[in-house]
Amino acid sequence: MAVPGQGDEGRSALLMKIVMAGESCVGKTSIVRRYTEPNAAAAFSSSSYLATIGIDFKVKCVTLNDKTVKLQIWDTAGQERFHTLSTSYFRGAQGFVLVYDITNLDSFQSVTSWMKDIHEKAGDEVDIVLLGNKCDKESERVVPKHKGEKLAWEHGIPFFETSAKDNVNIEDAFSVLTKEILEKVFSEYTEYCYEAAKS
Ligand SMILES: Nc1nc2c(ncn2[C@@H]2O[C@H](COP(=O)(O)OP(=O)(O)OP(=O)(O)O)[C@@H](O)[C@H]2O)c(=O)[nH]1
Repeated sequence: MAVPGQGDEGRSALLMKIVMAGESCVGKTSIVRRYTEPNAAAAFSSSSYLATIGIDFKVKCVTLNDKTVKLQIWDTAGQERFHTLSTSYFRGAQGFVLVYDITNLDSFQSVTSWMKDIHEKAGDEVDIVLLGNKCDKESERVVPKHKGEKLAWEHGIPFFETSAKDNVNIEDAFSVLTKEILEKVFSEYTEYCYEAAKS
């Protein structure tokens, strides 16, 4: 990640690498599109599902605490045959959006395994937010909200139930994640300056 810039923030915007993780069909691509594309509402379709092949990324610039932050959001493929490729993009990421589908028990049960992959590839200090997506499909729910909350609590990470379809909590989830990353960057930077001043 770029060191927090002084002066011209336009040129020295912080770059954050965020990776989407989770089983196939949980809604990773839909969440990224909802967050990064202004016309995602028009583009959203529950009927047509196109699996991500390999990897894709989108860029979004946001302002956090008066700093310009450039988010590079990597959308991985959840299908098993792409697992090695997808997890190879975990390295060097500052944050992860780990998604399951509240109507799919397997996707929830695989969260712990995804968490393990993330920590193995990106380290223990990385920031993660857990999302239970498709909360608009209440009648098909098989994962109670309290189970998602408990799992997130056990791992010490924030949790949201989201709907890419109805635009529920998508903005908030990215906002919480990027603020946590930013706080970490600045505390490390302050520590670095302190150590440099001492020597
Ligand atoms: N009802 C509802 N459907 C959703 C929601 N999010 C995604 N979907 C649908 O779920 C299907 C899979 O969505 P994707 O975003 O392609 O899932 P993915 O996790 O990127 O899948 P892979 O590329 O295979 O890893 C599509 O038909 C979407 O329209 C949601 O919040 N609510």
